[in-house]
This record gives sequence, C-alpha cells and structure tokens, in this order.
Amino acid sequence: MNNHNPIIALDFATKAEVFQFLQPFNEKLFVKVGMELYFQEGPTIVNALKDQGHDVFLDLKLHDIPNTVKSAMRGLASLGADLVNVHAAGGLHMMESALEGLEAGTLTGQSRPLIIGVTQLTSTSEQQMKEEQQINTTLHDSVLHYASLCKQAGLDGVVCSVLEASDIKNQCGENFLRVTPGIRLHEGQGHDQIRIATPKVARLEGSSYIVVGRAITQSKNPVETYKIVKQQWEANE
Ligand SMILES: O=c1ccn([C@@H]2O[C@H](COP(=O)(O)O)[C@@H](O)[C@H]2O)c(=O)[nH]1
Repeated sequence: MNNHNPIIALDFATKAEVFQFLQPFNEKLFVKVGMELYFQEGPTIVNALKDQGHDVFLDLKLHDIPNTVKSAMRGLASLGADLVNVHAAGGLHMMESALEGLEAGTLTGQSRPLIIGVTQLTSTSEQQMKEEQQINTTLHDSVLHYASLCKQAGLDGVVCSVLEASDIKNQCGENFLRVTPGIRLHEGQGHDQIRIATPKVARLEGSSYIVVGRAITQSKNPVETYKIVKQQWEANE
C-alpha cells in the first residue's frame, strides 16, 4: 500500500459510475469502497478494482457479536482488499475475533489484509457523544481509549480524525496506523463532517493515510483536485 496516495472514497451507487469517474486518472490509485457501493455491487467491485491495480480499503465498519464478525471477516479476507475495518465500540472480544477470522480466511500465499478500528466517527461532536452515547469523558479521551483497545486486540491501527492523530501516534507508536477521513481543502465545506482538517494539517499532525471523498469526487475537475490534495499531503517542508 502506498501511503503517498490519498485514499479516494468511491461513494457512488454503481460500478458504471465508479469506472467513469476513474477513467481520466490513468494511474494506480488507493480507493475506498464503502457501504453504498458494496451493498449495491457486492464483492465483484473489489475484484474489479484490484484487477485494475488499485489498492482497496473495504470500509464496511463491521459491528456485531464476535462470532458473526469473525465469520464475516473470514469471508471478506479472500476478496483481495488491502485494508478492512470494524467499529471499536464492538469491544475487545469482537475485535480479536475479527482478526482471527481475517487470519483464518487469508488464502495461502496472500498477505492478510490490514485491519483497523473506527474510534469515534469524524461526524461525531463531543456534545453528541456525551448526550447520545452517554460517554462521560472528552471526545479526545474517548478516541484515545478506543485506540488503545484496538491495539490491545492486535489491530493494525485506527480510523480517527486528524485532531487525534498525533496523540495516538505518541500513545500507540509510529507503526500503529492513523487513517483519517474528514479531509477538506477549504473551511466551510464540511457537509456532515465535524472534525475536519486539510491534507497539509493531516501530514503535520502525523496521519498515516488520508481519506478524501466529496472534496475530490464532487469537484469540477477531480483529477486536478486530486493532484492538489496529493501535493499538500506529500510536500516536504
Ligand atoms: O469516521 C469516519 C469513518 C469513515 N468515514 C468515511 O470516509 C469518507 C469521507 O467522505 P467525505 O466525502 O470526504 O466526507 C466517507 O466514505 C465516510 O463513510 C468518515 O468520513 N468518517
């Protein structure tokens, strides 16, 4: 997996829309398949993207009882995705089971997909977390707590916002991945996201990977916007 490439969230409804979008790029990308696309197109969308040489993050955020998640991960392991995830809120046992399923389902000769845990969604605010989830701490501490739970379960990293990336790096180590959505080039374009940052801030704060959806997919010129995002993300200063 190439962490110089921003991960493009392919939040489209059909395979046709995806390949129309990808056609002008003419290069190997790191893309994310989420629920919208996977639930409509199924596993073949992962195979098709891999056949074109792209790295794939399969973002299905599994969250169920340990046995169900283990069996689901066993099935997902053979699809060829490079990165998969679960909700850390499912708990330590669920995350350990997810990892076991992934290891059991990985085909001989293939490497196991990396697995990360979603801490607090980047669309969640501290007030919302306190009122709706009844978690009585700061959002920052909740994210750090979930990160240490993910590490304890043997996961490879977390999904978090840029705002927590540097403290997770200090707490869990450089090699523990910080995958950060909620990326925007400009203020005031957050849509439903609450904890947002630019690609440049993500780099400075120690994100391992950035996930960028609408800023690229809904821009007038997605290839040009991708280049701007990548330049901010990669720049050596
Ligand atoms: O906490 C999370 C976890 C996952 N996502 C996903 O990332 C993209 C972000 O899309 P934008 O259009 O750049 O907002 C989207 O597919 C989410 O499902 C997230 O945003 N936050």
